[in-house]
Amino acid sequence: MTQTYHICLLPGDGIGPEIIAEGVKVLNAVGAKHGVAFSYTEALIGGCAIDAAGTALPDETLRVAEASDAVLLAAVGGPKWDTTDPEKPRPEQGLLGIRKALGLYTNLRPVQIFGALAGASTLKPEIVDGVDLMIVRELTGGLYFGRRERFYDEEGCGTGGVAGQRAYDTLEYREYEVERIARQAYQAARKRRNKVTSVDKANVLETSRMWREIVHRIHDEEYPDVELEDLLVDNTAMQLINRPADFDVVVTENMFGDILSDEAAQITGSLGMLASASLGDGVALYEPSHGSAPDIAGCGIANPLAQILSVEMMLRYSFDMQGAADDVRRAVTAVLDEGWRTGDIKDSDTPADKLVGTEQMGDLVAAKL
Ligand SMILES: NC(=O)C1=CN([C@@H]2O[C@H](COP(=O)(O)OP(=O)(O)OC[C@H]3O[C@@H](n4cnc5c(N)ncnc54)[C@H](O)[C@@H]3O)[C@@H](O)[C@H]2O)C=CC1
Ligand SMILES: CC(C)CC(=O)C(=O)O
Ligand SMILES: [Mg+2]
Repeated sequence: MTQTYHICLLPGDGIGPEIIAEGVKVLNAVGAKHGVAFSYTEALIGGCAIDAAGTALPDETLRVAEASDAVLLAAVGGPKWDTTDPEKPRPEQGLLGIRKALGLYTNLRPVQIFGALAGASTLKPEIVDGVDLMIVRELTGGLYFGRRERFYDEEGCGTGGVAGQRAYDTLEYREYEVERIARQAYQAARKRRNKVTSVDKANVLETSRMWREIVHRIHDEEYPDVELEDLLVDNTAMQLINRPADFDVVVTENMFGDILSDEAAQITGSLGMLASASLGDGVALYEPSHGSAPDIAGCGIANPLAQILSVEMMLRYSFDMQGAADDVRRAVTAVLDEGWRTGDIKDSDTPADKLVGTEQMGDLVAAKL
């Protein structure tokens, strides 16, 4: 009997529906080749869910996700739902909510250069040559989930009486949260080049000092064979541009990882190339690292490769289909080697007849499977 996996599809907003269609196309093509079927249930998340149900993460969406074998998400958000009013729902709450509800504390963001794209990077080819790093981002703690408040301070406490608005977000981590993400990083490193760079701001933040202590303890007790270095986050931002090929595994807290991964994506040529896997102890979720790109939504020009490479990660991490995952990667590599480009990864040498849209890029990859 054919093995069937049930996928929860969350297209979301902006370019989301356009790129997820190409992810599904590739999943179906690779499944057919490997004798596996995929069935899909689509659900709402983000701005479209706010419009339809008044909340960015309807209960039904969570129910479908929890009942699936894996979740494929595209992106959420857009100007339609942008608001600074804390009382109004925001699309991003849907994404944060599903990560938390599914316990997806590890976000893997592989940053690899496809040889054919060396010229598409904004860095010099000799700097990007050989870049192959993995950002291991803590995904369910820190600032994005801490207590926050905004209020009017009549008394102007602590200011000598200057009344006005006050707001705070809190950055908090617990020991077990740092322990488990550190283990994920060391385990990833052992399968790669055996080196971990732990990124923090321990010269300023208490959470970072605790982070550093725990990362070192787990290293000394459980993974002494892995090379470990600490790097402050501001220096890391600079070194990623200066010597990106030196990094192997980079482990860091939620917001630092969010910011550094967008920066690292640009090394590969475009944010449209950066896939990710969000993993916990149950159902996993696969999502491009980029957002809903409202500036190009509906134009049919978005790069679907981050979504397609997220499908590759799904095959690897959720279904242990290494051969199928390798096939997807080979197909993407072959299409790029033939010179096909979406607008975000073209360079001055790209001929006009090699410039393709979202759907055509998906067709080209699927045709190689
Ligand atoms: N995982 C998610 O769902 C995320 C959602 N967002 C949301 O997305 C919305 C837009 O945020 P931005 O800051 O503009 O970030 P963004 O990642 O959507 O776009 C940044 C830039 O990269 C380009 N870009 C992104 N993905 C691309 C692709 N696949 N192909 C070609 N170009 C691509 C966009 O056109 C834009 O110029 C906001 O509402 C934001 O909150 C942002 C980041 C992550
Ligand atoms: C929209 C945010 C909640 C998330 C984000 O930017 C990301 O995960 O990269
Ligand atoms: Mg981000």
